[in-house]
Amino acid sequence: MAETMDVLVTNIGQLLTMASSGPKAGKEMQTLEVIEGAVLGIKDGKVAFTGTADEAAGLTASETIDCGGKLVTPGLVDPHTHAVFGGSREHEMALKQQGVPYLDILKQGGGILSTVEATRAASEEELVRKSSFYLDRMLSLGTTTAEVKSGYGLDVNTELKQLYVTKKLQDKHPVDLVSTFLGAHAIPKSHKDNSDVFLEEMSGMLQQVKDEKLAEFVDIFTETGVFTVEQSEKYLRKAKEYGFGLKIHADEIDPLGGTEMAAGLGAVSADHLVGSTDEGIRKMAESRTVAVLLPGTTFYLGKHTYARARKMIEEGVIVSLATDFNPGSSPTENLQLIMTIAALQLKMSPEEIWNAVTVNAAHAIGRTEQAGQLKEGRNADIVIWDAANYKYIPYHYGVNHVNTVLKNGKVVYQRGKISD
Ligand SMILES: O=C(O)CC1=NCN=C1
Ligand SMILES: [Zn+2]
Repeated sequence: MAETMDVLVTNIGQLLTMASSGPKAGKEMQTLEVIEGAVLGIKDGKVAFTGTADEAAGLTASETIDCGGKLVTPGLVDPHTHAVFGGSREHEMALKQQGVPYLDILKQGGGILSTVEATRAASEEELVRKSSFYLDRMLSLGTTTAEVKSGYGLDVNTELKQLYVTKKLQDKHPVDLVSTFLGAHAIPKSHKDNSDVFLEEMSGMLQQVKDEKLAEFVDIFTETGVFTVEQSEKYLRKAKEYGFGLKIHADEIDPLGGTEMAAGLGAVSADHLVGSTDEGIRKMAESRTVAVLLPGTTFYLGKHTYARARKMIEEGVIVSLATDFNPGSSPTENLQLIMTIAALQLKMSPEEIWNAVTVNAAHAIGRTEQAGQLKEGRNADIVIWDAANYKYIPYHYGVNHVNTVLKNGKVVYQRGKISD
């Protein structure tokens, strides 16, 4: 008996369902499900069928999208962005070219602190407009779910302003957003010699952030000249008591041991991890803390030492990838570019990369059951690529391979047609 769908996506050269019972750890990351010559059925915005053309024989639909043999995958998931911010930092490019270290720029009152000034000065409406533009671009690049951090306020009112901006964007933008409170992103000039007092102020916000459901995660920048491992542990323990998921910017520049501490606290993710030790990696595998790697930041800061992804995968860690989109250390919304850098610099295989930007990325932001896989009953968040196979995306870099993006089964982006 013919079953009627709303949409049938047909003539799919390769369908990557990324179907999995949960996040992929270690060598499991080498596996992914590929259906050649596939059909995908959509009903009421959800995935209702995936299979071969033969298996789809009895299906009918009011709308058909013929993919012409292209690759189809789940929408990409970006588990680490700072996409709400005022101003920009192109003026820092010259300093970077002169080899001025990131932490020196911060110490001189630039870096994050210059974005803080611009964010404090921007209205909520300006920030909504600006971030909506960045989310449009993420969508056009294939990202359908993204995490967004605060952290450019560094005072109660502006941190709340950023969180309210994210809440508004959650309501109005097609990209599904997951909010993280990163009030502990840097030490504001007003508390230059009093970081403990500042952290107390940010801890004092946790009740309101919880009550108003302004964030699901709490994050902290554990770094030389920012917050120590001890300060970070105390702050994250407090956040855990409030029921927040824990994240940490750990061992990005100096290997302070934030990785071990985060794993010890059962953090959902530890991010950056360029300086993670063998012990820290072992502990992350044990605690199933997701390693969110940000190779675009290493590239952009002109560093030559990347996070040890191969060691992490060997040790059985759940590894994911993210853009770290922010105005200073990684100004890009392009997760496809991060896939290329992961292949070349982290030596990750195409299969590991695809798990890292879908299933594992979803797990890093508490969306294991909602995003990163095309399984019956899940939101039909789909990308049709101008490519015949999944290996082509990390291989051919610096361009946008997206042809069409569907969000909840509706076309929300289509590559611009060049007129004759
Ligand atoms: O520089 C920025 O604005 C973002 C950042 N936070 C920690 N590392 C980079
Ligand atoms: Zn970051």
